[in-house]
Amino acid sequence: MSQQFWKPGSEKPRILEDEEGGVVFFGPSLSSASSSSSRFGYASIGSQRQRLPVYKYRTAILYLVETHATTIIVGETGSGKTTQIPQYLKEAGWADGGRVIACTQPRRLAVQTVASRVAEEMDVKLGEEVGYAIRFEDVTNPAATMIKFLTDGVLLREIMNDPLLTKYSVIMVDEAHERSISTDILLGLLKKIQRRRPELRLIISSATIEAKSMSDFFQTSKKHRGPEDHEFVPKKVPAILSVEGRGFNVHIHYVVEPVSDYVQATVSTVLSIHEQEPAGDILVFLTGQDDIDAAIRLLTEEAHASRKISSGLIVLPLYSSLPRADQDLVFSPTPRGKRKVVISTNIAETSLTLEGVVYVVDSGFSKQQFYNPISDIENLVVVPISKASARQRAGRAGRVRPGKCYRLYTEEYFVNEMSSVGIPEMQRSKLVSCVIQLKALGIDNILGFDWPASPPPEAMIRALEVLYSLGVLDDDAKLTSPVGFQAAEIPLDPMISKMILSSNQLGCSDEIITIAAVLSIQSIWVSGRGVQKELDEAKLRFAAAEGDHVTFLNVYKGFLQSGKSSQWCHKNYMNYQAMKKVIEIREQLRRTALRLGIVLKSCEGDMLAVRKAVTAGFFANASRLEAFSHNGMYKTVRGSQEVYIHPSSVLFRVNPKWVIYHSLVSTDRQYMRNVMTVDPSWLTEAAPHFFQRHRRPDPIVH
Ligand SMILES: Nc1ncnc2c1ncn2[C@@H]1O[C@H](COP(=O)(O)OP(=O)(O)OP(=O)(O)O)[C@@H](O)[C@H]1O
Repeated sequence: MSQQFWKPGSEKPRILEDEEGGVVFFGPSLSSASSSSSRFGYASIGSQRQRLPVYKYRTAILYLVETHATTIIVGETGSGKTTQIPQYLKEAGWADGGRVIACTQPRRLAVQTVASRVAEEMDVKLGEEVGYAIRFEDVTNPAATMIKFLTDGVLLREIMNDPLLTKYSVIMVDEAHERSISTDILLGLLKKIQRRRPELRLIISSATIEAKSMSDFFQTSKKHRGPEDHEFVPKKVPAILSVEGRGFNVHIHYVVEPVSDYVQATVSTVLSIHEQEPAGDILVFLTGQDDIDAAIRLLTEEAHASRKISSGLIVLPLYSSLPRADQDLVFSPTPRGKRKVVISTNIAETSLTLEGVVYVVDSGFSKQQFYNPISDIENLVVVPISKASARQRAGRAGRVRPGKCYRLYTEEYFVNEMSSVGIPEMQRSKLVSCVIQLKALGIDNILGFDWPASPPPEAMIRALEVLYSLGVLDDDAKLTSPVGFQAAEIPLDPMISKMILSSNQLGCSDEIITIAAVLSIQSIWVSGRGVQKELDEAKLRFAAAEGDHVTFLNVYKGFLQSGKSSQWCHKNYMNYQAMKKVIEIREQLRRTALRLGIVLKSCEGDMLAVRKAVTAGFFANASRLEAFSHNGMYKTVRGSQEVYIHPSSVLFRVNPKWVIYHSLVSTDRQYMRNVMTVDPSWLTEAAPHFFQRHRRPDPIVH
């Protein structure tokens, strides 16, 4: 590594929440751990478990859980919280008598990988004593599962059927620092449940959580119902335990000067590591699929240009919309003499162990959703990460042997400018899905709910308004029957759920679930960089005058007719991975629809039915072309915002008078993505109240 480019961090041991930064070693310098690293790979799983820092705290953890209703555990990344604590609890009898120990994670991938690891450590078959549940996938055996890993979203859904979560004896909310909306709702509900079930134990754990504020949250109680019929009352004041130490050192390196292009800097860093550093896989953190695709292209080109290095590299992407089989590749062993480079979004930031990873390259950025309730616009923007994220990212190295982390920002920036923690998702998101879930859980006074961080009231009001206009809530803000209850059952954005429910009446559910599946992924086309003309020509082959939604149906049909061929995708500038994912999601949606009594029915080419079903869900995203607009300017019906059709849409430059869109993205302007033409009379038909309060569309325009 060139010393002009890289600077090692100032040398001092890392301590918990070390605000001055300067991180070099995470935890005390454990020379014994480092020196034993070569033997680590050959040690039995039992002795590996005993070597983890959390092992020394086993008795303390069990004592605190026994005596306190809530225990907050802060321990370094890799100290063994996620994989070990559920096992300690099981060994201590918390899963006896048919009870279950739950451990939640914010991300699906983490749930699956941690569950497999724990099953391996316990030498049991995954899905039996140790199981997992993620959206659309339940790998548990109700008669046998003692330890269950699940996303916090899935646990929330379980509360709908079992409001007191009676089967669980202990619930561990892991990676609580991420503060996803689901984690926040879960924390508020668990606090409520605890009042009714004093025997329930909670563990809140993370490497980077603010333990004091979490403890304050669990300590302050609005009302307390006494647990008179229980002999032993656990302490209500949460216990805080700090697990010191970690297995292996991670050396942090910073850039000397800020970098101007983090994708290019990532590629150069990966190539330098590959040329100059000993064996070991590399994990790179970028922001999203577009960045990742660009980095992979650059890396492949540059590695090929320098032929001596290209042979040893295996470059793999990792993001949530990647099909399962391709995500699994990331976990497969690296062939001898090769080096794997995994280029990921923050999906790999927490809880994941990629065994071969020795080097981490951290771009310092991630993509986050930001919602403005005044304009009602939600944007996915690239933002600098927090120190908590930076530490989690560095923690992906050094899990099974010492590692290095290359941060593409300066040490000065890390210490003085990077914020300590991120903004909770609840405070920067659209809350439509959150509100419908709370309503389904019987929480009527949403503003008065005990939140770890209150959501902005404007965002709540906006959400209530949308749900009311979708016919999901009634005048008393209660779920309607059957639409409201059914929409709450579908684990998707309520606008999509409403579209699916309407398609049942309109006889086009088969087409609509295809559209819903395509809308769930970022893009089915390859990124246009460098191939824009060819991409536009390919799109024209499928383009429908009605817009993108009907175009998706043409694409899907073509893909099926090709026998789901990758060559066909390549020829048509379509992203093969994305198309495989569409098939996967579509199948999951088909099963969900069936559960709700929706049997798939095709409208056999009647696109009017399809468009009316889309309108039934997305009427609130209607826009009208401004009269005399020469540059394609539209105004949204809801907020009179200036918006334009995104260049990726087949309706770009066509500019029909009335359109509805799926989402907005903001670059130099606000662009509507996935756009469809509508007849304005369908809008008032779909939501008369909504258009009375907003802008009444013109009479029918053909
Ligand atoms: N799939 C795996 N393969 C090999 N080793 C693993 C695997 N999963 C976990 N380990 C080992 O167990 C250690 C502890 O992992 P665990 O996930 O329990 O830590 P943690 O404290 O929860 O970390 P984090 O906060 O980063 O999730 C890892 O550092 C690694 O040594």
